[in-house]
Amino acid sequence: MPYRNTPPPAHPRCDQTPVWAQLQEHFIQHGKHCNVRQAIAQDSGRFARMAVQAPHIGVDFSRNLLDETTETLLLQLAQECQIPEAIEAMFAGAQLNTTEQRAAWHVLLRTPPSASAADTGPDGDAWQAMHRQQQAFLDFAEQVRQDERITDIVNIGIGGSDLGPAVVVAALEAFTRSDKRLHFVSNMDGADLGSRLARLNPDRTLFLVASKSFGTAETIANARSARAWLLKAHGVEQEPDDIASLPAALQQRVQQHFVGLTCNPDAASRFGIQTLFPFEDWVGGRFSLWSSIGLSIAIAIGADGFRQLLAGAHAMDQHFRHAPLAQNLPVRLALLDVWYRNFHGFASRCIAPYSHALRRLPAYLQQLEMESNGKGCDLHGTPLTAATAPIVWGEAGTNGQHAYFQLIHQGSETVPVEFIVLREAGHWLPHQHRALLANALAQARALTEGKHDGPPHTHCPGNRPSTLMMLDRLDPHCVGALIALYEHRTYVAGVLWGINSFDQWGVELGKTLAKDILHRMESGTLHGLDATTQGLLGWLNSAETAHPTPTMSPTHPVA
Ligand SMILES: O=P(O)(O)OC[C@H]1O[C@](O)(CO)[C@@H](O)[C@@H]1O
Repeated sequence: MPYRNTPPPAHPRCDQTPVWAQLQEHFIQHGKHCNVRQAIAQDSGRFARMAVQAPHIGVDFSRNLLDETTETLLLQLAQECQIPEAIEAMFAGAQLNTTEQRAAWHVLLRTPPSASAADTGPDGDAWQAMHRQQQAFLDFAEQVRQDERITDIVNIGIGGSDLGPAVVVAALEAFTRSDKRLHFVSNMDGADLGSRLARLNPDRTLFLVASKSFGTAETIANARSARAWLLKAHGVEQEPDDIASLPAALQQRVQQHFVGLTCNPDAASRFGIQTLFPFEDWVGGRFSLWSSIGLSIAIAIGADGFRQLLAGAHAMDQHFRHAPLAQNLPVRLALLDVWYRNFHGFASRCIAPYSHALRRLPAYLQQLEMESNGKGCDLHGTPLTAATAPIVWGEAGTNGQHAYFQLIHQGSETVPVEFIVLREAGHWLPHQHRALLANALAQARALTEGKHDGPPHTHCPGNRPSTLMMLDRLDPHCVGALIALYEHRTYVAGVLWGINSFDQWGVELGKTLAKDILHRMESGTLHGLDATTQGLLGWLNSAETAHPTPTMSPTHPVA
């Protein structure tokens, strides 16, 4: 375990490797003329040769703009960028997040208690401490599941503290064996929290305040509003600045109805929370659903279900760590990302899960991939010349077919599509599943083949790339494997681009300016503000005077 708590060895960036020029040459001569339609028609072995199998997931690469030389050169690129060493560095707990001097060690959260020393390394302490933390929140999840007084659980969090749990809870809806209603509130817009509170009973609601930092503006604003709503139901009209000055019985109310999932237990205690499930700072926000941030998942599917989710992710971790590069699914997907982004110049990728339960996956992946890899300089702070993460977007199929697929078939942009389908339906209307699968397969085929007869407005050019992922079913194992697959792909793409995938400095500027503008709105100080923002504030003031906004403050009678 040479890297524990030390920066990993510097890896060459993709565009600084010797093979990069070969890839460029090959792209100009052959790659950009790749005709998948012909390749599939002429080579009946293409599908079998280009399919990659990982735990619970098979992926068909055959509809992509790839030929054998491209694949060989891309694999050489992975070697020259030292991907095998980068994978080991992650498992060894190296400080992959170089700007914040932290590991990105989420794989440790998935390492089972029965793991061998080779999996956990000599740092048995970190591993054992993590298991104690895990056991504590899983025990609590079981208590909540059995607590008949609680009917509703509200997860208050944003970014990774919302999207991770939300995507998994939705994905495992059919698997959920709990009568609790789960709600996810993230937005600063009070309409998000307000509309839920209007339907909830404070005495029967448990709030999970999920925030690694316990300082994120949206989460703290929503948590405070929820706390005020709870206290108002008990006669407190105006909360004191210090919650510790409330009578003990009221403090106890807050303690009974709020739980903290955080790396900053002190801030959560000051908020009035007593039930705390901490986790370590080497868990990145968008990789945190495996930690106590996933408490809502554990409440939905139970502690055993959560362990199965971890086991599914661990199976993918093992694949990532041990499969040779050519068979390594996260590596192959990341190489394809580089090929499309840096050679073909495709600016976006469409995520098309043909599964209603995976409808939150595109939103989850937007954070995972774009917050991780939407970067402009490399690990040494040098501005990049090669492009990084594409725009990731999408919608559950078949809904997307009746919206933007028109553009994908005939529009001027080429958008690689990632189809995700389930072998098993997992619901009680299986005959619709066949039709759903037929649609996904048909879209993939239509993109490849196109249509070349009839009037010109009906022509589709074809040769439009797509990848199809087939997941066995939506159970915790498979969902764990799917999410871990995307996490690792994102990391490998980041290593290839030479960037830190684990920080997000780009979001800080907006946070700082929002604080400043809010302060100006409250104080009326406009000095030093740009003219456009001043003009917009003027509009807001005049509109507010003309049409005062009604305030909404739902209360619920205490049962
Ligand atoms: O869990 P926290 O600390 O509230 O952060 C929420 C989210 O905000 C971000 O830091 C971005 O602003 C994400 O990376 C993170 O998932």
